[in-house]
Amino acid sequence: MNVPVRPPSAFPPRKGSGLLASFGHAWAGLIHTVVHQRNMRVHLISGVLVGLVGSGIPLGLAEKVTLIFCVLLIFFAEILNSALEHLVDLAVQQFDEKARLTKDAAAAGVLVLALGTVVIFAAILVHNWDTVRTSTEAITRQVALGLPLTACVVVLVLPHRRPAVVDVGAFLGAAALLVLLFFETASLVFTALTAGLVVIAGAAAYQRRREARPAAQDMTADSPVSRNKKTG
Ligand SMILES: Nc1ncnc2c1ncn2[C@@H]1O[C@H](COP(=O)(O)OP(=O)(O)OP(=O)(O)O)[C@@H](O)[C@H]1O
Repeated sequence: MNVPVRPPSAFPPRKGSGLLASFGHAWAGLIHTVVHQRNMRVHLISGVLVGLVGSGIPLGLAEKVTLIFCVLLIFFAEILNSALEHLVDLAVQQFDEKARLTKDAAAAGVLVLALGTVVIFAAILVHNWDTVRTSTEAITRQVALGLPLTACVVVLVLPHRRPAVVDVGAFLGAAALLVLLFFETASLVFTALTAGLVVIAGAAAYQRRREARPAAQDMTADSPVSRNKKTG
């Protein structure tokens, strides 16, 4: 009997199908961008600072929505910029004027959004200046707890090699500071935004460690001998 030979698939098999798998692929794309794009790491740290300001000063609904939307929009633009860079690199391996224009235009899109966000952020602060001036206690607390939290996030996203214990300490430190900030927050949404960004920073640190693991170690771990050892 002739068994029909299927042509080789154009793409490697997906890790799964369905909603959960799609979510996993999108999450992997987000973490990959944080690990490999310096600008994305800057946006992430800026997002944490916006989250700290928003959870310290009581803002109106429109101001909250605008700030959160701006942070998410910059993330979206940077992820799209990164996707475009990969696409251009896939198609063009040498210097090409059109490749340069494509990449520069995508980068300009992110820059325009980032500048717009800074202006909106400053306008919101100026508009709420009376509240800012009278919130000395809240601001002192946000600075005292928020700056170490931001430092922990910076440690997590830094591309330099470091012992695992530093990453674990930075993540636990950020989580503990978040819990302290949670009890006095002026906005649960901004605290949730900060918490989400800390989780992303932690996942990026973990992914960076996985990528830095020597290939030989992975191969040894997955070799038939080691698998036999594990099962036997
Ligand atoms: N194939 C190419 N041909 C011509 N110019 C290129 C090419 N690849 C990159 N460039 C130029 O180099 C710049 C940086 O491109 P690169 O791929 O290194 O992205 P990047 O450093 O990650 O950029 P970004 O600063 O936006 O994150 C581009 O904006 C473009 O001006």
